[in-house]
Amino acid sequence: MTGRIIFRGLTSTSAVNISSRRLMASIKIPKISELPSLGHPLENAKRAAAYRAVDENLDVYQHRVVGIGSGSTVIYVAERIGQYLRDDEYRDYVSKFKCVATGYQSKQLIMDNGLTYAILEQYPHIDIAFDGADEIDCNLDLIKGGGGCLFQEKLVSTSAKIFVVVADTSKKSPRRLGSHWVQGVPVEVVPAAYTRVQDDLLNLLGAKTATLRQGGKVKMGPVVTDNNNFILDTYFGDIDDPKKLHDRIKALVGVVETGLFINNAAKAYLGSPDGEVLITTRESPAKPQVEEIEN
Ligand SMILES: O=C(CO)[C@H](O)[C@H](O)COP(=O)(O)O
Repeated sequence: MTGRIIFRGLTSTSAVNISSRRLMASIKIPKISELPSLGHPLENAKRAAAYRAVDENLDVYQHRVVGIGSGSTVIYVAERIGQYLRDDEYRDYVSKFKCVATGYQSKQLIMDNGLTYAILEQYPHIDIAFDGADEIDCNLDLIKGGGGCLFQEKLVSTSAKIFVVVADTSKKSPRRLGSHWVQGVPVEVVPAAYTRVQDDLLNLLGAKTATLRQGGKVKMGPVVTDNNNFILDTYFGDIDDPKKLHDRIKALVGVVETGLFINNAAKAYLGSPDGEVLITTRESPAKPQVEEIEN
């Protein structure tokens, strides 16, 4: 599937330039079908999803600002874009990309792959963003934030014209959202407000648990996000109406953002260990840049 780069908008002159570049190309992008196994089924699945998502959605010739998300699957997105950068055929285009990060991890991924790091303040209109997810339902609504980056992830994904999710098939929700990611919906809160929000989640919104995320062995005490906030992992069981729940949580004083990503993703690529990728596309990809307000 390598090279399924979209040629939309090419003039005949640029097509000629590209074909002469192709003749000179020395470092080619590895074909997905010829990739060696990574030695671990889950990693093969993540790589298959990420590489296909990049190959089929990144328009090297038209896109300029690219959002790079967080997590272990998106590592392969950055890696694939880095491969395009090293291919003589695409280098001139990809070297002009501005890559916006969703946190420190993705900033490092961008730099490690030789891509140009940019900030959203300078590039608020993102052409395409790629990110992972913790649970994906049949409407392409998501739970995200398992890696603690939900606020910046939402900032980037809702600033993108196209938001593509990459994951392995285990992330598919078996029923409703909340049935797979039983750690709970991550809620980013201002530290001074965390006990108040915890109380509201449990007593006003009916959460079964609302646990302050801890750093564990690697960091004593609560996890502090890239925005210096805390996270409450809030379990509701199966979620009947994710949009309504998101709105209600968001209305609590002290809440910065929730890990419910509603009406945001345009496509999801879910990889299997054998290299198969399940692709789901939202039927009406209309994605609000501003959250809808219910009357
Ligand atoms: O939301 C996220 C981080 O906050 C990640 O995208 C999500 O946790 C998926 O990660 P992975 O690809 O490692 O499964």
